[in-house]
Amino acid sequence: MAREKVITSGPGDEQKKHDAALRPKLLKEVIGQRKVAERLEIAVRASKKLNEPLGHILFDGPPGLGKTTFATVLPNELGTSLQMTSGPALAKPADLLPFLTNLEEGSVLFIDEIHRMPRVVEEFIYPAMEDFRIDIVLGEGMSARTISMTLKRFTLIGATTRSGMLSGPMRDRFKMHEHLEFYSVDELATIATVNAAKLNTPITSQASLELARRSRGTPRVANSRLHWTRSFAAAQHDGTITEEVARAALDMAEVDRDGLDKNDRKYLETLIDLYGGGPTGVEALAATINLASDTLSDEIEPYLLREQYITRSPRGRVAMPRAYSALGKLPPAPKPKPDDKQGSLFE
Ligand SMILES: Nc1ncnc2c1ncn2[C@@H]1O[C@H](COP(=O)(O)OP(=O)(O)OP(=O)(O)O)[C@@H](O)[C@H]1O
Repeated sequence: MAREKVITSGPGDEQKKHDAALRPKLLKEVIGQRKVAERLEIAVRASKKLNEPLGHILFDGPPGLGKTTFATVLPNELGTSLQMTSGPALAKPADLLPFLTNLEEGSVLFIDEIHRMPRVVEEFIYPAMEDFRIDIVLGEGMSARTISMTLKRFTLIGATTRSGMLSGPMRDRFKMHEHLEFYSVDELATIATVNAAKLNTPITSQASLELARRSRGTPRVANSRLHWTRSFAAAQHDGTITEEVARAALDMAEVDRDGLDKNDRKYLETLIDLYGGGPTGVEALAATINLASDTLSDEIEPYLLREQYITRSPRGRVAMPRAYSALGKLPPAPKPKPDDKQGSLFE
């Protein structure tokens, strides 16, 4: 049976449309990630002053934290154009050619999920990144010859949820590596307030905080909770999102008070009820929940790990006391240590 690979914060088509509408256009509109934004501001200023393209940048971090947002904001700041593609769409070097030949001086090429690019494409892109040149092989066998083509100077922006899967040579060719972290409740509340205004929806500050507390530290999740709450407020109330309306809407969506959703709870229930709290491997968990293991490790686990619902040991995932209390269960009593005298034969 094919395993489902959708979940918590992965964007569907509808969500992508909403994301694009709510996306900040300039660095000063980006909320949170201040250190990253400050470094990028300097890089942009330097690029303009030196009249050089921005150095290649790699963004990594869990989905929905703003990698695409930064990639779209930077060309706006530089006043240049942007082309977007993704690792899985680039099966062979020829798939990359149209993007490289369409480059303008100083423009940006964004490759999402860059860790999924096959090695042969990766190797093809190295000279483009280093010397703004590509080598194209024409013909086959004995008559094959290589021609070198010069490209416009450009900036490659890569985004990955798995920087560990990128090869060393690929990683080294990026001048800047920026890791995006989960957002604080206050930052997410600001995002909810700003985005509600963009959607012409009145929202109270308490309601923004409630949405923020229940958004798994992730702006994309905050946006989708906001959209649902907005629909709920319009259908069931007068359209204003108050704290009470936000609570009722999120309860109805089965998002609990800590922001965990159905899939988070299914994960924790499986780990605790079926695997005795672990340790257990991600593959076993994925097979039981019937989700792809990538979905678990890229989308569900980073937040559960950060919030200490689970921990990772060499033997697999282990449920922490917080996971038990989130499900209203008692954590198991600690096992007696081997040198514990209690019940010993020598007593
Ligand atoms: N720092 C931010 N400030 C304001 N809004 C943000 C910020 N980061 C993300 N968002 C909002 O969250 C949405 C999702 O972010 P984005 O698509 O950039 O995430 P991502 O990390 O690229 O995710 P993925 O890798 O899954 O594509 C954006 O459309 C935007 O509305």
